Formats: sequence, structure tokens, C-alpha cells
Amino acid sequence: MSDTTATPLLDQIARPADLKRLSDAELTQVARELRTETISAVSETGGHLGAGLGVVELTVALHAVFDTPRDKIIWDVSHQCYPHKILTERRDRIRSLRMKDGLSGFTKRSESPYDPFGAAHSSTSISAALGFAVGRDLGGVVPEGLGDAIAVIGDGAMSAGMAYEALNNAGDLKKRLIVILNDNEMSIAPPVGAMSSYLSRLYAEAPFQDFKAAAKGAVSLLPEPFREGAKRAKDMLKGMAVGGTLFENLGFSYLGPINGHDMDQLLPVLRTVRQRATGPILIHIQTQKGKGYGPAEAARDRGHATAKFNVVTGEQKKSPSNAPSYTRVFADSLLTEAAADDKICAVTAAMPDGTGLDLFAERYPSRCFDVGIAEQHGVTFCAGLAAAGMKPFCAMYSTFLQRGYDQVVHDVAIQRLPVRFAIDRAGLVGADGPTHAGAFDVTFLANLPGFVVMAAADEAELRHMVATAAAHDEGPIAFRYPRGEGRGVEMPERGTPLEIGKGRMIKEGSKVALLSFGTRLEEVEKAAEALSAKGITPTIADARFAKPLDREMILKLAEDHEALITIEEGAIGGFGSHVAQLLAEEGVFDTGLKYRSMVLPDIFIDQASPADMYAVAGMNAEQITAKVLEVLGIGNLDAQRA
Ligand SMILES: Cc1ncc(C[n+]2csc(CCOP(=O)(O)OP(=O)(O)O)c2C)c(N)n1
Ligand SMILES: CC(=O)[C@@H](O)[C@H](O)COP(=O)(O)O
Ligand SMILES: [Mg+2]
Repeated sequence: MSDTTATPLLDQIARPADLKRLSDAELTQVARELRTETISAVSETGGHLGAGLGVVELTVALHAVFDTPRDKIIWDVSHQCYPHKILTERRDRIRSLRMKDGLSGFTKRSESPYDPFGAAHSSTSISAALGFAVGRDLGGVVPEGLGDAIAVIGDGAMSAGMAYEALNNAGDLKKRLIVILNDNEMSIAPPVGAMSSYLSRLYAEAPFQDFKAAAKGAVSLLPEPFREGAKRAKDMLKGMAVGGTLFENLGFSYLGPINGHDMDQLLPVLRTVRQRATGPILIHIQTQKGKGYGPAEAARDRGHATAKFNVVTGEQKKSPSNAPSYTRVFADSLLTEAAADDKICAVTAAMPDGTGLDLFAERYPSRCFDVGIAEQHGVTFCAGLAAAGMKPFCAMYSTFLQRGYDQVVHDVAIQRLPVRFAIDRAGLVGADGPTHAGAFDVTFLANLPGFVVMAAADEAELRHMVATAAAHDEGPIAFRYPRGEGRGVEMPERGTPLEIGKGRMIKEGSKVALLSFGTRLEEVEKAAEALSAKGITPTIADARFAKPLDREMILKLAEDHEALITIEEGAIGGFGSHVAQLLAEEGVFDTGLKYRSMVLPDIFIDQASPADMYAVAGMNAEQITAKVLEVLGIGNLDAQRA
């Protein structure tokens, strides 16, 4: 890991253009230093380490060979973009990664012209790159100019249908387009599926090609490119190709597999492709996730995501936890339900650890399915399972469920199939920022006829909701819960199914009712304490259900109080809108009720700690307190400013 030169070459690289004057040996040295810098930075920030370490050489080679930002490098998911950020004028801020007011952990168009396309959800890169390629050929105009379009996509991301939709279209359009398949034989978890096996077979049947000699020959052709060059280069590329049948059949030239850590292979191959490629070409490189950092290489997830850590020992600095995570409570509760009902099965889309289904897979391997990064398929697969008399739990992060929305509507809701949606990472998630915020699920589910939509206020409630979902055979049902730890409340041994559409009273008060949906209840209770010091004792209720609403409870709260305020960690159009609709329909506003709905504001909130993000959203205890005072017309400027 240590560099041998006294003056690091990396210090001389402010931008990719500075790489152009370096020899291949010096570029290899830059790659070594870039790896060290990446490890050092992530040790201070935490974040996605393993994927970036796997593409250090590729990052240097791409920026050395291509002309960025005119040429567009589109990193799929973009969790591997930290080395790219270091080389593209952001090294001075790299230690602010994923922090409030710092660099995003993903590519972001507003952050840099070197980030032509933002990402964080997977498998979008080929489509976007094709858009750039076609835009270029149609005379599109952007400030940096339009050159080559290069998608870098991982083997995990290649499990998603969208990647094939793009290949299918690109192979047909025949535009010059470069796709680099970065195959490290890892997703977050070990990769799954037949496509993953197919890619592995490409290695097994044709181990690394030695492109050095061929590529050197190609480079020697470059001074006279137009004599007979195009044809000869085409022949050369074709001759170099092995395997790749699927990609070739889709209309791509296929190059590979290549050792993606060997600069002596990468540089000449990329130079040749840059000079010679005419249509779509796929370069298949093999890399190692976590490459060059022992603790990452040895980790089960190859250092996919890490807390801050000690560089020497690799030890992570995790904050001690007082309560189990919501994810763990979901997983344990599901195991309990599944022990009593052999029809219960579970589906994850490439997030077995993140959703806690790794535990389910261990206990009930035949009833647990990792479908890969394939949320659309995952949802419809669950619909099929439900139609076949099973009780599927579709466990997905709120943000990733977005990708399966038509399937939720068309395959699940319209057919009233009893798919159970366990929606993790609901609300604001922190360091991953707006791409991963679980902001929209209540809005896009509670409007669907026949859907039951619940939100857990604490971990005991989550346990009851798992039991409720297990028992609910009448149609689709969803329950949402946030990232992180619970409140540390007493846990029932097993959940008790809740009465559908019934909320619960937490505390009777007067004048103002605070109706919470989800885990903001804790902040509501803190606000109530602060208000009691001012002589105000709000009523507090937990709605539990956004659909069906507890009409009786809500109308009673409206009748008994001067003001009613709903609070939820979701976007406009969710629980509060349904309550407003009810109140409007019942003519309650005509009686003079003061109604307010506290929801996530109509903006995408940048990464910060969840508490800071909720402060921006105006949904912490101080802001709830201020809202109550404002609604009741009691001046408290300090609180309102908070
Ligand atoms: C639509 C979607 N689903 C799930 C994820 C979560 N996720 C982020 S990275 C990743 C694995 C990607 O594997 P691969 O493309 O091979 O990249 P690697 O980390 O191996 O470099 C997953 C599942 C996501 N970002 N987007
Ligand atoms: C890049 C990506 O999408 C995942 O790695 C995500 O960052 C995981 O989030 P959690 O840490 O909440 O599981
Ligand atoms: Mg991978």
C-alpha cells in the first residue's frame, strides 16, 4: 500500500488533463497513490469503499485515454466514483464525502461537469450513455461538448432488466457507444442468477486474453489511421474477441475478458477502442472488489460499505447500539411467523443483508429468494407466488420499490393479490442522501384501491405489523419502517395482528391533537413535553394506518380539538392528504377546525445525518412545538426560529 516515490505524482494531478503527459509507468504509479488516497479518505468519512478500490486502475486509464468532461463516463450506481472524484478537481473536498454540505457519495450533475449523469440506483448507465451517444449524433449541444459515451456497469447491475433493454436498443441503433462491464463477481452479496453464471463461464472457457501484444500492434497502426486502418482495426478487434456470444448477438463487439488491474492491458485496449471503434462495443474486465486493502478483500462484502475505520487494523468505528435495528426486528418477527406458517416465503432484490432476509435464507433456504437487482421482477414474482396460494413478503427498501411501481399497480393491486410489502429505509436515510430517501411510498401506495398501508411507530409496533401482514389474506398490505435502531421499547415475544384501519390513542389532552404516522411519534412526544412546560397538553395519537384510515378516531379528534396536526416522514400526498380528504368530505373544515399536515417538503434534501435532514424538513421536536404554537396563535419566536 505504501508509495515509493518521495513526491506523490497524485499531487500533480488537479484534473484529468494532467494525466495526459504521464508515461504508462507513471500512470500505474498514480493508480497506486489513488488507491492509498481513497482508503485514507474513506477511513475518515465511511462509505462505499470496495467498489471504488476495484476500479482504481480503470478510473486512471479512462481519464488518461479519454477526453473528459467532453467524453462522458457514466458510472453505474456510482458508488465506485470516489477515485473518479479525486481525479476530477474534488480531491480537496474528498474528506467531506457523504457529510452535510460535503460531496455526495454518488455522481451528481450539479456537483461537477465530470459527472455527466447522476446515479445511485443501479443499471441506468447504458441507457443514459446511449442517450448521450444519440444526442451527440443528432447535434445536441452542452457546454463541455459531446464526445464518447462510456458506461461502466458492474456484474451485479447487469442482473437488472433495464440493462438489457438498453443493450437491445443500442445493438439496434449501432451508434458508437462503449460499455465497460466491470465484473468482480460480487454484488453487495455474492451475485445470483443465471447471467452471473454465464459471465463466469466466459472466464472459465477463455481465461484472460493477453492483449498486450495485439494492442501494441494496434497502437503501431495509429499514425496512418485512414489508409486501411478502419478495416484492419475492425479485424483486429474481432480477432481479439472471444466468447461474448450474447453481447455479440445483441449487436455489440465484445472484447475480453481483460485483467482490469493491469494498466499494461487497460491502456492499450482503451486507446485502440478510442481510435477504432465504430459501433457499440462491450469491454469485459475482471476486477476484484476491495482490491489492494486487506481488510476489504477479506470482508464478506469486500468492503462494499464501511463505517469510519482505522487504516492499519481495519477496525470500524461503529457507534454502540442500545436497541435492535428495525431491520433486525422485522427479520426476527418474520422468522417467528414463518415457523408457524409454511406458506410464508420471502423475496429480496439483491439486498439480503440490508433487509435482514439473510437470516430467513439461513433458516428457510427453500422459501427465500434473492432475485438480483430486479425489483420489477421481484414484485411480479411475489404476485405469482400469492396467486399460487403462498404468502410472500416482498422485502425492499422504499427507494428501490419505486422501480417496481407498475408491477405493484398492475400485477398486485388490480388483482387484489395478498403480497406483503415490508418497506425498509422509510423516511430520510442520512449519508446516502436524496437518491435513497424513502419519501414516496405512502403516496404511491395509499392511493391504490384495496391496499392496506401501515407505518410502525416503534419496534414493538413493527412486530405487530409483521403479524398483521402475515394474517392478512384479503389483498395487498404494506408496512414501513426506517433505517437504524428502534427506541428500545419492551418487545412482545410474538406480534398480535392489529385490527385493520384502527389507530391507537397515546395520550389524551386538549386543544390540539397531534396525529402521528410512523416513527416521528418519538419527536411528537418530545414536543408534547416541551409544550406541557408552557401549559399546553396536546392529545397524541398513533394512526398506524394511512389506508384504510381510522375515520372514527380522526373525526373524533377533529371534533374534540381546536386544531389537528398530522406528522409523517413522507412526501406530500401521503397520510396527511388522505386525512385532509376525509375532513373535507365530512365538512369538518366548515366547523372551523385548524388543520395542518407536517410532511417532507417539496424538495430533494441533500445528505446529512438523519436528524439534520429532518431539521431541514422541519420535522424535529422543536419544529413540531413551533407548529403547535403557531396554529394555536401563541407567539414563540424562539421556537419558530428553531
Ligand atoms: C435499483 C437498485 N437496487 C438495489 C440497489 C442496491 N445496490 C447498490 S450497489 C449494489 C450491487 C451492485 O453490484 P455491481 O453492479 O456488481 O457493483 P460492485 O459493487 O460489485 O462494483 C446494489 C444491489 C441499487 N443501488 N439500485
Ligand atoms: C449503493 C447502495 O445503494 C447501497 O449500498 C446502499 O447505500 C445501502 O444502504 P444501507 O446502508 O441503508 O443498507
Ligand atoms: Mg460487482
